[in-house]
Amino acid sequence: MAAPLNWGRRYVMVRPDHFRVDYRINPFMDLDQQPDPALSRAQWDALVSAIELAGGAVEVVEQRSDAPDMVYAMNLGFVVERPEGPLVSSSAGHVVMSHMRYAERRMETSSAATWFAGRGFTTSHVGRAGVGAHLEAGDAFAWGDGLVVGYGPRTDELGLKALAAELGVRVRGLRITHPGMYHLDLAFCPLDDRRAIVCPAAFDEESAAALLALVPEPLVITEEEALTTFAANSIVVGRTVLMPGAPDRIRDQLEAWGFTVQLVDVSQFHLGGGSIRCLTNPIDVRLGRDVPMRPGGEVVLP
Ligand SMILES: NC(=[NH2+])NCCC[C@H](N)C(=O)O
Repeated sequence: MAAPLNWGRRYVMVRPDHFRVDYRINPFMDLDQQPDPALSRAQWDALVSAIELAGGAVEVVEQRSDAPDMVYAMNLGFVVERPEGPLVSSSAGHVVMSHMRYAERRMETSSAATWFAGRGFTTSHVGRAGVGAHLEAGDAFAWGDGLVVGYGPRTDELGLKALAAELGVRVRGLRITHPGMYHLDLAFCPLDDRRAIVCPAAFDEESAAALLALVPEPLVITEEEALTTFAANSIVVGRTVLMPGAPDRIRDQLEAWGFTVQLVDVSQFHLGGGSIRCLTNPIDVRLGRDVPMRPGGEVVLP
């Protein structure tokens, strides 16, 4: 029997007050295709409502005017609630702040760190003052006996080690090779403790096989499904899967597993190369119950 995920009800999101496409750091971004501010805001509001309707809650962070990609809140940092590892524990939890690959996004994390600290989270940084390993939280998920973390386009292999050490957990690294699926959350979406959406085309052969071996019942999607519908960039709130798009085949499988599929149009945000998961950062991820914690952690590569 599959058990529901023990996280995914509380999210941080960044209201799109300054959402633009100012530069091109992924294949979706095109400076000639600018989002419409009113429509972006309406789609974002509808996503917040859909999360709340499904039983979730959203906390809102202000967007910096100089950080047009800050709306993709998933990348601000990897948040764990009540860590029990080598970290100083705090009531709210701990955030390993991202160290973004591209300078265009690096200012986002300092504002986000201030916000998290103000809410009672402890924060730490992988890499120091603009040097050191890159880590982007859109590459990291709690899964199984630790984390699965994509590396390659954004997160460095060295970043896996830093994250494992910060949290004292096992990190299973997956090498992403597809330029269009530059974060793990574009190719992988945990649904419950046995099932996940997986797009093997994002990875090299060993990593694709390793990920499929970690998921007892994968919902395998094609490269085309991942890139055109952003189907893997979905979130699960209770038994509701909030999806930007769902080909019939994917919807049928999710419904057969007992999920309710709720489509939410966030197409304005596809112009920046992100969708529902990218816009939402779960702050209720719990490690330490089923996950063995150890000082220094451990990295496992395929
Ligand atoms: N979690 C995600 N996949 N976020 C998408 C981020 C999009 C953003 N324009 C970037 O390239 O960084």
